[in-house]
Amino acid sequence: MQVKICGITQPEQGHAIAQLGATALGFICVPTSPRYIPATQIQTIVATLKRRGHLSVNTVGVFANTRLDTILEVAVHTHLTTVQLHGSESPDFCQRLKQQQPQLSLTKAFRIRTAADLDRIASYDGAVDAYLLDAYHPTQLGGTGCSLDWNTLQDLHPRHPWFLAGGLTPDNILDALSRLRPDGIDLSSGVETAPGIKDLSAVADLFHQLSQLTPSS
Ligand SMILES: O=C(O)c1ccccc1NCC(=O)[C@H](O)[C@H](O)COP(=O)(O)O
Repeated sequence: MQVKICGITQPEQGHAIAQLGATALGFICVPTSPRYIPATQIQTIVATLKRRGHLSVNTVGVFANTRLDTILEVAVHTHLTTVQLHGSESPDFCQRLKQQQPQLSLTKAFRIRTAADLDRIASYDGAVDAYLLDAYHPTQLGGTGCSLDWNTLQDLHPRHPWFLAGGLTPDNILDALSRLRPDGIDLSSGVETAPGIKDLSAVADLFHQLSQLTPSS
């Protein structure tokens, strides 16, 4: 199970969360978000991770409706392994990004309001490497703490690996994983004391909960 903790803003918190077992750390590159950090800060966090020996943790830049050349510039300068597109980017946009930087892993996020929203996913097959399914909120793109209706995902079998996101916490994660079989999970506000400030004891609790999962559960 891949575990992405999103909205990291501090090098020491990135190190501590990687140490606890996160397989991916997300950095918000959306200027309107309270979790936004500039590329220079991402560079510092990524350098700290490398210095502390976290060589296999994925570093994910989260963008929304950003110009392609800006995404590439940030990704290259900060040595991101993955770009997550959280806006209304088209399959063609994803394809062009992938063509220009094939070694960059690409995740397309979808904000799910009704089951009909799932119909758009297949049109991105082949243009991205993974999907992330998040909750819909009328005014915020992500990090909302809102859950989507897990029932709508029960028959979801996308072509690419997928992450479940939206309102996940140490308290509801086992319930979610007893109903759904995502390839990964993504948490942000459910393990925070304030936007961008992670609650390390909540992150430790999350991994404690996950340790109770058995292959058949
Ligand atoms: O987290 C943000 O502030 C954010 C802002 C704009 C676009 C995306 C954003 N977050 C993307 C994520 O991947 C979050 O982890 C995801 O939305 C889940 O958040 P939460 O419901 O708080 O766990």
